[in-house]
Amino acid sequence: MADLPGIVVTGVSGRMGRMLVETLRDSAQARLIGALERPGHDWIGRDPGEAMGGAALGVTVTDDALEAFARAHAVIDFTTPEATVGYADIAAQARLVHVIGTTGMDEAQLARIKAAARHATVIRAGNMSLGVNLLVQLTRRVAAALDADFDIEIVEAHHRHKVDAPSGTALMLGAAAAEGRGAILSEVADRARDGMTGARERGAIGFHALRGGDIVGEHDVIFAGEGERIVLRHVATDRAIFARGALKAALWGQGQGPGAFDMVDVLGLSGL
Ligand SMILES: NC(=O)C1=CN([C@@H]2O[C@H](COP(=O)(O)OP(=O)(O)OC[C@H]3O[C@@H](n4cnc5c(N)ncnc54)[C@H](OP(=O)(O)O)[C@@H]3O)[C@@H](O)[C@H]2O)C=CC1
Ligand SMILES: O=C(O)C1=N[C@H](C(=O)O)C[C@H](O)C1
Repeated sequence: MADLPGIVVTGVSGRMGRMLVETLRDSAQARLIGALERPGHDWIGRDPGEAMGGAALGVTVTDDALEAFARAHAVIDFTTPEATVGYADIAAQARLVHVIGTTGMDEAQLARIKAAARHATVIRAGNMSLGVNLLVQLTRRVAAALDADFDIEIVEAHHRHKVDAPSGTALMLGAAAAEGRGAILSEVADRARDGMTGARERGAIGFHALRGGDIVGEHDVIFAGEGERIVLRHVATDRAIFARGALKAALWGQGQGPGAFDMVDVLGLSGL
């Protein structure tokens, strides 16, 4: 057990943090050796297992990332953009594997992550599930096979607590669709329609975000043509798919060396 790779989970009290604690508790391939929360959080000083209402796991929640990372093989991070860029700097100092699931990062924050990947093994994806990463590959291929007579619209739905839109997954799907068409997403994305918008622009890729209840995550890529429509869909019903993917990435990253990777690398999907 002590030989298994030691993982630190950030944002441990969050929806994904808790899911990761459960996944690691049941894993025969890795062990939870540290848990982080923001300074002042009421879980600090507590065992995350007990804080979740279960058995103690022998770990104490802390806000000291330097100390926790120094003991770890990998950090799995589903928090906020601000927290993630701070962790990326520390993971780079510690030459760690940093698995990043956090979404909603701006260009400056992405540049900080890219810089950290000169020293850390950064594996970042807006969605860690096998199904979505496969859907991304399919989206690129379908977009490449069709011309702009087919309008591409991406519709996503998430729980009422989600703070960023479009979702990281929707942006991955949009980037793949644009790439399939030989376009650049930032030049063709249409992210907010309201009022007298005028007719749809040929070649645009539209984004639509629904928020409500406890929806885990649903994504449709719609190719709408004259007289026919193709819909590629992924429906997540359990956050465990993201936690399992993140753990797979943390294990895959061991021994890889520094660099910026994604789940296509981890899952070996690049040939599709
Ligand atoms: N890539 C993927 O496959 C997936 C990505 N996500 C993304 O992961 C992120 C988190 O999602 P989710 O778990 O639902 O969100 P939650 O809000 O439930 O969890 C985020 C956690 O991070 C904590 N946090 C905030 N700031 C810090 C900090 N400075 N240091 C440590 N912890 C901090 C929060 O604490 P507090 O609440 O007290 O502020 C909270 O516990 C989002 O960006 C989401 O889009 C989610 C699912 C899958
Ligand atoms: O916030 C979430 O919950 C999710 N976020 C990711 C995203 O932004 O796409 C992945 C998943 O859809 C759940």
